[in-house]
Amino acid sequence: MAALLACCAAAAASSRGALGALARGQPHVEPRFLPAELVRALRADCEWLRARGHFRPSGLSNAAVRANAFGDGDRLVCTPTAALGGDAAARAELARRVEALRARLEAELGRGPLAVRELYASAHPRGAALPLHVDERHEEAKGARGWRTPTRRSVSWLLYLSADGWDRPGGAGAGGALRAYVRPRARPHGPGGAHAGNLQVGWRRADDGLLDAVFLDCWLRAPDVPGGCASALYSLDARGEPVRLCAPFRTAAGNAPVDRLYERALPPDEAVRFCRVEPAGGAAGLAAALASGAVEAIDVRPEGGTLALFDSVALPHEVQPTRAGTRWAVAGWMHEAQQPFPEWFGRGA
Ligand SMILES: O=C(O)CCC(=O)C(=O)O
Ligand SMILES: [Fe+2]
Repeated sequence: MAALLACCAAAAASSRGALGALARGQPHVEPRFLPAELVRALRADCEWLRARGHFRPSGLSNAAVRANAFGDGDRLVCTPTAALGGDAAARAELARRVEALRARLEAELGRGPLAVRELYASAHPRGAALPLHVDERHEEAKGARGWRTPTRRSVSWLLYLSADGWDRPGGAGAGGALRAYVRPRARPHGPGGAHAGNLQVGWRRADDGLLDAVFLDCWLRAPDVPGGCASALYSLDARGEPVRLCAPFRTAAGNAPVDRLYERALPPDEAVRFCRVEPAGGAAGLAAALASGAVEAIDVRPEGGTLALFDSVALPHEVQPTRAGTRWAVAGWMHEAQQPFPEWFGRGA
């Protein structure tokens, strides 16, 4: 019981910390979130499932990011269900702890209701890696399918299940860091990856040099525009009031914001202040952003028991190749409701 109380106290502190980190587009990391015995039991359960062929090669499960490329060295994933057999007690204990995390995040972040969805286990054999991606995107950036789902990813969570001594000589393995690309000049205490249901698509450099989140509102009533609605980019002022950054514009045919759509919509003095959530220009663009200090890489070591949390919309990340051993993790997403269509939509002008 003492151990349980200590764990709960640590977790409560973690979600206060998570609030600050997530709101700045940064990961929150808590070592020893899971007790060692549970890490061992869950890892053994994963090994048992893998030995029975239940882990399959896979990329990311979110179709919104299917454009990412996955190679032969891809990780293996498995959704552990009761039907597969295995350690029901360890999974039930995990489920209790994830549910407690969900409830605390909901309370501390003021988001929600949040729901635990898409729980999966992953095995990264030597050489497996995951390329740069974000876990969730604005509905409008997903094409026609974007608005069809009732919920979206809100908070990404990972619990690492590696055996002892990861990254240490003679330890269970090495490499496989979760590398998060953060904006060190993001203004503290921002609202995170969504405001009033509108998802973040970028950042705006303010006069004081700090970055404010930029959101895309696709539901501006515009009776004179085909379809009856238009979009605009906005950020928030010091009082949290929306400040529109451009004139209303139409998103492209098929609803997919195409190359430079946001940049074109912004007047020139705003376009130069704007950058997208994912650094532009591929590997070279990312290298330049890192060199200039605009972007910073934070590595999370996948040590057994460590919890990593981040805003699913705001944080580009990747997984470095595993250099030795097998990197084990269990992960998933806290979902929140996708913003509803406005009541006037589809009723004519
Ligand atoms: O395994 C990890 O550390 C990250 C996995 C990930 O980014 C994902 O599943 O979207
Ligand atoms: Fe991810």
